[in-house]
This record gives sequence, C-alpha cells and structure tokens, in this order.
Amino acid sequence: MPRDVFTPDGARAVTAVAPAKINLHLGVGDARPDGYHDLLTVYRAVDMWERVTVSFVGDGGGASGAAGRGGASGAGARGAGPDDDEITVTGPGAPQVPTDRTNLAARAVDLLREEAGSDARIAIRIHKGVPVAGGMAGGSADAAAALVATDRLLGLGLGRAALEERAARLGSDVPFCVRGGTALGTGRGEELATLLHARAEQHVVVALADDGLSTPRVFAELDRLRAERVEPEGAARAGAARSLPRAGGVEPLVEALAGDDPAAVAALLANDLEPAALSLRPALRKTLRTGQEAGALHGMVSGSGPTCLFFCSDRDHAIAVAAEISESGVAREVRVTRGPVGGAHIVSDDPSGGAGTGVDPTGK
Ligand SMILES: C[C@](O)(CO)[C@H](O)COP(=O)(O)OP(=O)(O)OC[C@H]1O[C@@H](n2ccc(N)nc2=O)[C@H](O)[C@@H]1O
Ligand SMILES: Nc1ncnc2c1ncn2[C@@H]1O[C@H](COP(=O)(O)OP(=O)(O)OP(=O)(O)O)[C@@H](O)[C@H]1O
Repeated sequence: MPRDVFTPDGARAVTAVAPAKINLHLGVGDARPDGYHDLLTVYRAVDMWERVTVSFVGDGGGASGAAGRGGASGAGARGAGPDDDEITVTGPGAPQVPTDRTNLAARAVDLLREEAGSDARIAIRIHKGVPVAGGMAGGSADAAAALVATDRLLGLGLGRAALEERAARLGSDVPFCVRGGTALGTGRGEELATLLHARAEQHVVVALADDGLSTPRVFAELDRLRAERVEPEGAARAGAARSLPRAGGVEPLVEALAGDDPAAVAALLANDLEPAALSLRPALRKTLRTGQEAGALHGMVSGSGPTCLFFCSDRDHAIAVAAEISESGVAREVRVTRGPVGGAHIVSDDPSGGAGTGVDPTGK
C-alpha cells in the first residue's frame, strides 16, 4: 500500500481502505412505505479493497474549523466550501463513477465536515478495487473509507459506533463496509450484529460482468416478479403461477459458519435478489452454469448483481474454477478472493513521515 502521507504541495493526507461485501444469505421482505425493503442478510467482507485519500486542498486547510488537531501546518485554505473540493477516481470502472457531490465518498466528507463545523477544502482521491455497480458495495466501501479517513483528517475522533451511525445515513451497505468481518444485517441492512465465531476462511471466485446493474432497479424487478407470482423466465402456465421462493431463516447457515466445512456452508447460501438479476440480465444464467460445470460448490449472483460468485473448498480449488470460467469467456474478468477480512481502516497517516499504522488489513 503506498504511503502517500503528504500531497505534492505538502498538505497532510490520510488514506483509508474499505472492503467489498458479499451476502452469504440475502432474504428480502416486501417493499416498505419508505421504498426500502426489510432485509435479513449475512454479510461477509472479502479481500477486495477501495482506497480513499483525503487531504486539505492548498497549503493545509486543516487549520480551518474543527480540523486543528489533525491538520497540517500552514495558514490553510479557508472558506472555499465543498464545491471546490477536487474528486479524482482511478482504477477499473473509474469513468462510470461520478466526480460531483453525489459521489458517496464526497457525501461522507460533507457529512463529517459539517459535523466538525469546518469549511476546509478537502481533496478526495478514490482508487477503485471493487467493481462499479457490481453488487459488491463498491460505492459503499468508498463512503466507509472516506468516513474513517475524514474523521482522522478533521480530528473528530468519532468511535466506530458513531461512524457506523453516520454510515447508515449514506447507504444501507455502508455500515457493514465500516465494520467488516461477518455480520448479520437487519432493518434495511444497516443494523448489524457481528458473527464472531464465523472466522473460518472461505475462498470465492468472482466473475465480473460487462455492465453494471442498478440496485433500485433490481429491487423493483423483484417486486414486479413477486406481484406477478411467476418465475422470471415466464415459464408458468396460466393458472399455474408459482410464487418466487423466499430465503428462509439464517440459523442453519450461522451454525455452519461456526464450523470448518465449506461444502456445508455452500449448501445454505441464498439470495432472494437472484431471480430479479437474472430476469434483467438472462446471460448470467450461462455464467452460473459455467461455474457449476467447473466444479464450484455453489454459484450465485452477488447481492443485486451482475457479479457472480462461486464458492470453493480451498484456494487451489478456487484457482482451478477461476481458470475454467476465465477460459470459457463468459465473464469480463475473473478474480479469486477470500473472506472474512476486517473493515474500513487507516493505512496511511503519519505527519512525521514515518511508517503507517501497521493495521493488519485482514483484521485478524
Ligand atoms: C443489495 C444490497 O447490496 C445487499 O446488501 C443492499 O441492499 C443495497 O444497499 P445500498 O446499495 O447501500 O442501497 P441504498 O443506497 O441504501 O439504497 C439504494 C436503493 O436500493 C433499494 N433498497 C436498498 C436497500 C434495501 N434494504 N431495500 C431497498 O429497496 C431502494 O430502492 C434504495 O433507494
Ligand atoms: N464512490 C462511488 N463509487 C462508485 N459508484 C458510485 C460512487 N458514488 C456514487 N456512485 C454511483 O452509485 C452507483 C452504484 O455503484 P456501486 O459500485 O456502489 O454499486 P454496487 O456495488 O452494485 O452497490 P451495492 O452492492 O451496495 O448495491 C453507480 O452507478 C455510481 O454511479
């Protein structure tokens, strides 16, 4: 990890990373009056990371507002306001990511800056390591990393619980990207309970698709399919419409996660959004079939898709499955990852220019 502690003009910079998530269980309830759906989910953080660096623009705006404690030396650029912030995005899919104030990392910075009563100008640099609009919470991870980094830059000193509360205001997946590990998610996904015993390493093949899928669109498609009470391929005959299956309870999965048997875990994975993602993107059926034929223990769509996940027994197995999927040409890119890993954390912040914090990114 590069230790870009100072920007070229010498202003202090803080870099944080946050992980992608997968949902080992994603049970979706009916639409609520506020437009969200109640979820029962088992989140797991995996070893793919977004990296966000925040720094004062100019010669050290850290002197502004409540930023004094962590700020760089110098007079500071004051009063310019959030509109003047610079947002740069690099890495795969960067052109699809907004660089205005709708960017989730920018929204995170705005939230904490307002809380700090600061008018410092803050530059935001995002490096994408998670697919954009891929159902792995890439934007949410940006928000999580930005919260952790900005908290440090502005010297707010919010604890993890307070950061998770701010995170929930930015998006349903953001609190989990702050926390990491393996956790039960309820509410709209923002209420978390860590599953401490679920530590056995899991190896997963990640098959990326060409274009993203919009999360609200996938939820809306699920509502539509449920209302129609037909299977996504429309195969049901008139009068014989079947309701879509719904994921059941999570207890058997939670129990299996306490053990060390990848096949037992794989047999209990579920995603209620999968029929909706397949309905919007039928080509994913072929991807799932290819992974099954390659010998994966289980294949499924990741969250709202279109990324597909293939669960394997160990790393060698995952590498073999990944090679076959890659060769078949069904995916834009194939990666091997593992989980659980830890949540958002600082990787670089040292005004003295020495070593970083030394936090183990696996969170172990
Ligand atoms: C599909 C998942 O990734 C599973 O973890 C999440 O539920 C989505 O989380 P997210 O991308 O952080 O979603 P948000 O930014 O909070 O919401 C985006 C949109 O997704 C839909 N949405 C999201 C979460 C939820 N529990 N019910 C929903 O219906 C809503 O249309 C909402 O307007
Ligand atoms: N920092 C950001 N990074 C990526 N996308 C962002 C960001 N801020 C806003 N967006 C917008 O949000 C949309 C969703 O992107 P994201 O990568 O978070 O999807 P996702 O991984 O499918 O999300 P989730 O799994 O949480 O539903 C994109 O179309 C993008 O335009």
